[in-house]
Amino acid sequence: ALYESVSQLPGFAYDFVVVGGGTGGAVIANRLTENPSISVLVLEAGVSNQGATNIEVPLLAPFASPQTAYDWNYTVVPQPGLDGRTPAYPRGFVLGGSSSTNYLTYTRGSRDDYDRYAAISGDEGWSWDALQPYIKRNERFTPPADGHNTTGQFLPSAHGYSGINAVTLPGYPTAIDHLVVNATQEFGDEFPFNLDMNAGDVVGIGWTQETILNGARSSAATSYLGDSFIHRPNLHVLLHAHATQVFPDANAKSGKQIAFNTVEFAENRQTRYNVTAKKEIVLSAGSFNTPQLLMLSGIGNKTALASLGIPTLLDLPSVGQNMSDHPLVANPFVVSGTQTSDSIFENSTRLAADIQAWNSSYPHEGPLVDGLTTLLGWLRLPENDPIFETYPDPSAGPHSSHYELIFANGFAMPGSASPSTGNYMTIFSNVISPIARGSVTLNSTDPFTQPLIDPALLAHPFDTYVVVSAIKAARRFATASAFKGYITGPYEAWANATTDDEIAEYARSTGNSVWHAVGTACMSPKGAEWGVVDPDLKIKGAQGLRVVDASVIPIVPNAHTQAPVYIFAERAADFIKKSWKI
Ligand SMILES: Cc1cc2nc3c(=O)[nH]c(=O)nc-3n(C[C@H](O)[C@H](O)[C@H](O)COP(=O)(O)OP(=O)(O)OC[C@H]3O[C@@H](n4cnc5c(N)ncnc54)[C@H](O)[C@@H]3O)c2cc1C
Repeated sequence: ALYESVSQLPGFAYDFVVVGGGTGGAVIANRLTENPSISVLVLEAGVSNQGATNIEVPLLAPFASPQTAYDWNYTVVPQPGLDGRTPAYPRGFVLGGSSSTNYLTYTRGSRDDYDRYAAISGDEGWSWDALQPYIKRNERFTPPADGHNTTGQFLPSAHGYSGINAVTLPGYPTAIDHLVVNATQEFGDEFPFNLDMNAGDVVGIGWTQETILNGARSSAATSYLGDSFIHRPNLHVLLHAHATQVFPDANAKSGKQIAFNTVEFAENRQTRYNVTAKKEIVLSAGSFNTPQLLMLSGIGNKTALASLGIPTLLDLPSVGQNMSDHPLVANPFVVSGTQTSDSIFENSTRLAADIQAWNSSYPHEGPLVDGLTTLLGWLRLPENDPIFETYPDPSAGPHSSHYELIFANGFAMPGSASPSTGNYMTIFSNVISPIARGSVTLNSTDPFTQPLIDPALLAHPFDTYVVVSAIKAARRFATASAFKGYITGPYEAWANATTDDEIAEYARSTGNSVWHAVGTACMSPKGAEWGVVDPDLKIKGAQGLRVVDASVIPIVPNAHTQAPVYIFAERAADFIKKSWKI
C-alpha cells in the first residue's frame, strides 16, 4: 500500500525497513514481499511519480530535473576541472528515485566491469557470467512502440523477456538514425557498429536500448512498485518520509558487532518518528544520501565526524570517498534538416499537439516515445596512444571503453539554455574511464542541508586528455559522407576551438556530468581495511544494516548506471532472502 502521511501508517515495526524507494530500494521491497509473511516498509523522502507528464513522456525527460519538485536540487562544490563552476547535479526526489527522472538509456556495462568488481571484492558472484540470471530477472524486453522490425538492431539471445523492468528499442524514426549507422559503415575501423552493447563487449556504436514500455517510461516505480505489487498487504510505502538517522538496537547484547534496528525519519522535514526493523535496515538512498545518512549516524571517518561533534559508532574512513563519475561535454552541430527535437521544443503549439497525440494513443505514438538518443557508442583510445606512456590504462579491459559518444537529434547541453531558433544534432563526448576520484562529505549535522558533493569532474590530466580526444573523435565522425549536406558546421560555442588547449578550455567552460556517481559506500573483501560494505553489501562491523544502491559499486562502469543498480539489487535481494531463509 502507498501512504502519503504517517497518520495512515498501520504500525511502526516491520521485518525490513528500506530507506529510499528508488532504483535499488524498489527492487528490495518487491523481492522481499514476494513472501507474504515478510513485512517491509519503504521510507521515501520524495513525492509521488503519478501524473507527471515530464516523468512519463520519454522525450520530456530533460524537463523532469534539475530545479523541479521531482529533484533534490543539489549542486556540486566548485570544480577546478570545470573552471570552478558549480553545476546542478540532479537526483530523483520521487518514488522510483533517479529511475523516474533519468534519460532512460538501458546499458549494463561490459563483461570487464563486472569481472573487475569480482576481483576487487573477492567474490566471483559479481562476475559477468555469474550475474546473468540477475540481469534476466530485471529485464523484460518488449517490442518498440511502433512495432517495427528490429532485426539487426539488437541481439535477441542477450536479453531477458520475463523480468520486471521493461526495455525496448527506439519506437519512432529520427532524421539522424540512418546517417549515424551509415557513418559506422564508412568509418568501421575507428567507429565500428556494435549490434548489442549489452552483450558483454561495449566497444562500438549501436542502437540505444531504453527503459520504456509502449512509449512511456518504465521506472522502478512503474515496474517493481507498479500496480501489481504495491497493493501487497505486507508492503507499505510511505512518501514524504526523510530518514535522518539510524540507531543501534538499545537491547542488543554488546558483542563484536554493533546491531542496528531503528530508523528515525521526519515527515515533510518536520515531525520526527522512529520505526523498528526486526530483521534489517536496507539503505537505498543513493550515492549522495546514503553516505550522508551513514555519517549522520556516526558511521564514517572518525576525525571528520569528531570535527562536527558526531560521536563515532563505526570508524569507516571510506564512507563518502572513492566516488567515480562520468564527465560530459556536449558538441552541437547546426544542421540543414528541420525534423529535429528543436522543431518541437521551439514551438509550443507543436509541443502541445505532440503531447496530445501521445496522450490519446496506446501504445503511445509520435516523436515523444523515445528518450534524447536513439544511437550511442563506447570507444577506446588507440592502443599506442602516447598518453599510456604517462598513465597506465585505467579502462576495465579490452571489451571496455575510454569514452562514449551519444547522438541526439537536436540541441542538448545540460546547464545551458537551448537557442530559440535553429535545428541541431548534438554529439556528447563523455569520459568513461576517469582516474579522478571525488567525495561526499558532511557540511552540517542538519540532515536537510545537502552534503558537499565533489564529483571531481575533469580533475585529472588523463580525464581531460580523454575528453579532448573524444571531442576530436566526434568531429572526425561528423565528417562522414553520410552527413554531407546535413551537418552545416559546429555550433558557435565550440566552432573556433581547434587546438587541444582550446578544446580543453571549451570542455572546462561547458562540461558537466552524465550523473553516474558511484562508489561512496564501496564494497571490498571481507576483512579489508578499506571499503564500507562486504561483498554481501552488509556494513563492515555492523549487523542489521546493508546498502543497496549505486554507492556500493566500486568503479563507474561502461554504462549509464540504472541497469547496474538493478542488477546489484537483484543479487542483494537474494543475499537477504538467503541469510534470513525467507
Ligand atoms: C537526470 C539523470 C539522468 C540519468 N540518465 C540515465 C540514463 O539515461 N540511463 C541510466 O542508466 N542511468 C541514468 N542516470 C543514472 C541512474 O538513474 C542512477 O545511477 C540510478 O537510478 C541510481 O539508483 P540508486 O538506487 O542509487 O538511487 P536513486 O534511484 O536516486 O534512489 C534513491 C532514493 O532514495 C530517496 N532518498 C534519498 N535520501 C533519502 C532519505 N534520507 N530518506 C528517505 N529517502 C531518501 C530518494 O528520494 C530516491 O528516491 C541518470 C541520473 C539522472 C539524475
